[in-house]
Amino acid sequence: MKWEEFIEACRQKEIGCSARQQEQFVRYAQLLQEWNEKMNLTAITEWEEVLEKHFYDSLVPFAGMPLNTVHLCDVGAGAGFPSLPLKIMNPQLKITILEPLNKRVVFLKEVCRELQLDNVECLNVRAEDYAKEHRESFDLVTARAVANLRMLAELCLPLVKKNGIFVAMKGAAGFEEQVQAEKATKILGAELERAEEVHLQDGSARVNLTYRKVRSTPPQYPRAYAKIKKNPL
Ligand SMILES: C[S@@+](CC[C@H](N)C(=O)[O-])C[C@H]1O[C@@H](n2cnc3c(N)ncnc32)[C@H](O)[C@@H]1O
Repeated sequence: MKWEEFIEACRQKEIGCSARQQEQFVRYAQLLQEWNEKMNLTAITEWEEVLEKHFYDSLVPFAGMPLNTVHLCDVGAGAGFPSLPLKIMNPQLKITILEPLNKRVVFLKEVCRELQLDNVECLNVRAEDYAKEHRESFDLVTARAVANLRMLAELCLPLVKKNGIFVAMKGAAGFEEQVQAEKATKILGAELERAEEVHLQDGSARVNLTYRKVRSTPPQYPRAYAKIKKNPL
């Protein structure tokens, strides 16, 4: 996706991009390329691919969602997706990132410093451990490409406030995963609100699943990671 196509695709989704935001995206892509030479952050570093598969892909599921007064938790953000593009576009957004790989946390802090993104907390912790002290604390929890939905639901839904939202950003198998995770999401207190398929320019599909937390998550969840993995809900 070329730069003009990115701006136009965002405009079609009613996402405006100011000169300052454009500068921030350019610097973010440069940092991604520079740091990726020293550490494994992402397989996608070519500019036009970064624009489409990281930046645009991060923004699309949240188009039209009012985010400025929201506290978002991004589980397994890796190099910052989807939360940092969302922060660039919504400067008032408050973010907590949970990422178990410390070298990625160091990178995320550097991006926030360079781009002057405030109110972003980058924590070197696993979601299931963090949830012990911070249950039902977030208006919105996001996760892109982190785990199969049956496991992911148990990692993410305990963190969502009652009436809050969980957005699982999945690949082409998203609808299948959604069906397989129906029991899990119900037990954990969520109802599917929206399932949307998006096609990128190379034809690859993305499936974004939006859940609403309608009941509190029972206190026994999340279990330890080994149990979640061995016996997913
Ligand atoms: C494939 S990467 C995806 C990164 C980013 N979300 C993206 O879409 O580019 C998966 C990330 O999830 C993190 N992760 C795995 N298990 C996790 C857990 N239990 N809690 C939080 N993060 C986790 C990994 O460290 C890794 O950075």
